[in-house]
Amino acid sequence: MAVFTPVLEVEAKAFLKAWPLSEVVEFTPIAEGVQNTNYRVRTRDAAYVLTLFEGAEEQKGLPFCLGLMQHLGAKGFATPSPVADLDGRLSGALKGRPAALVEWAAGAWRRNPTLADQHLAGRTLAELHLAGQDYAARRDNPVGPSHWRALAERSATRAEGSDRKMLDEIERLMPDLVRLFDPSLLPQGAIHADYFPDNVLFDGDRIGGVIDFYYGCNGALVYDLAIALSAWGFDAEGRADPEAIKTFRQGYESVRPLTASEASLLPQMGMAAAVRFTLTRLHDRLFHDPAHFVTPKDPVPFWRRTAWWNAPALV
Ligand SMILES: Nc1ncnc2c1ncn2[C@@H]1O[C@H](COP(=O)(O)OP(=O)(O)O)[C@@H](O)[C@H]1O
Ligand SMILES: N[C@@H](CCOP(=O)(O)O)C(=O)O
Repeated sequence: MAVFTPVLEVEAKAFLKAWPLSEVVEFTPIAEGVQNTNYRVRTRDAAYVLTLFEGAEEQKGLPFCLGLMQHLGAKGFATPSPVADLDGRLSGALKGRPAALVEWAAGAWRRNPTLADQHLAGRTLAELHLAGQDYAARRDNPVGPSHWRALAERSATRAEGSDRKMLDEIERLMPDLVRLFDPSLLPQGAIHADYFPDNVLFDGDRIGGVIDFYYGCNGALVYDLAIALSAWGFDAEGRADPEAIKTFRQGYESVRPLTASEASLLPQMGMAAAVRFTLTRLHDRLFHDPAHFVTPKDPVPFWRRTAWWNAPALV
């Protein structure tokens, strides 16, 4: 479960005194998630998520990510807003970690999205990209191509058998993929960079809120689309669902049509997305710490996506 830093209710209540809240009546750990410590906080009037940020990169990126949620929320985009404390700050320190309070978004993620869900999720990603265009803050991708080599090299110190073969293949693909990230090549902007189904909450037939912006950064918009298609358009084994991919993309393009260069580089960006998540999942599995009670995600189904993205005629 995703509680890396246990917080007692009494500690949370003391911390939250700096926020303009009514009385806290419930404080419960949240089991989902793999990166940060999350608690659900209910007061007499509202519900929130209290997140303690565990990683150094995330801590550094916090002003960008919380600011982006605030920016998008102010433009009417469905994302829960971070709540400022009585001094107007969006984060404080709790148990030695930066911590933030974010509104609770209604809804639940779709484990088996219908085609209508795919279309809406695609549209919503395009809306995010448009609403983020005038967001002024900057953050380099914390798991962008410049980090891939270090992840691969560290993983290689433990990888054996099929893991090693996967790493060798990734090494072979990397030079061409890295070139796609030249910012002069493709339209850029604020991207979510982890737009997976578990980060898009549906409230009935509408989006209750897009959450977990903590990989948010600047990057190619079509890379974000490729990540999303890789997450939404494949089954648990990594087999493509062409209808889902087509429908998600149509939803996206109904709001923001791709430029010609984005459309032609989408399959390569799909390869890049597959490499990025294969690498982090492989690394996290090889360096898994059982004390954290988090089940590492399987890199293999993500790696299988490269076979689909290698066949551009199908997209
Ligand atoms: N603002 C929110 N509203 C409702 N649920 C949330 C919110 N933020 C997080 N959650 C819940 O907490 C879970 C873990 O959050 P997430 O940000 O994905 O954690 P991690 O960054 O550790 O992966 C989510 O899957 C969701 O169920
Ligand atoms: N979506 C990533 C891992 C990040 O997990 P999240 O719980 O923060 O969305 C993956 O599937 O590898």
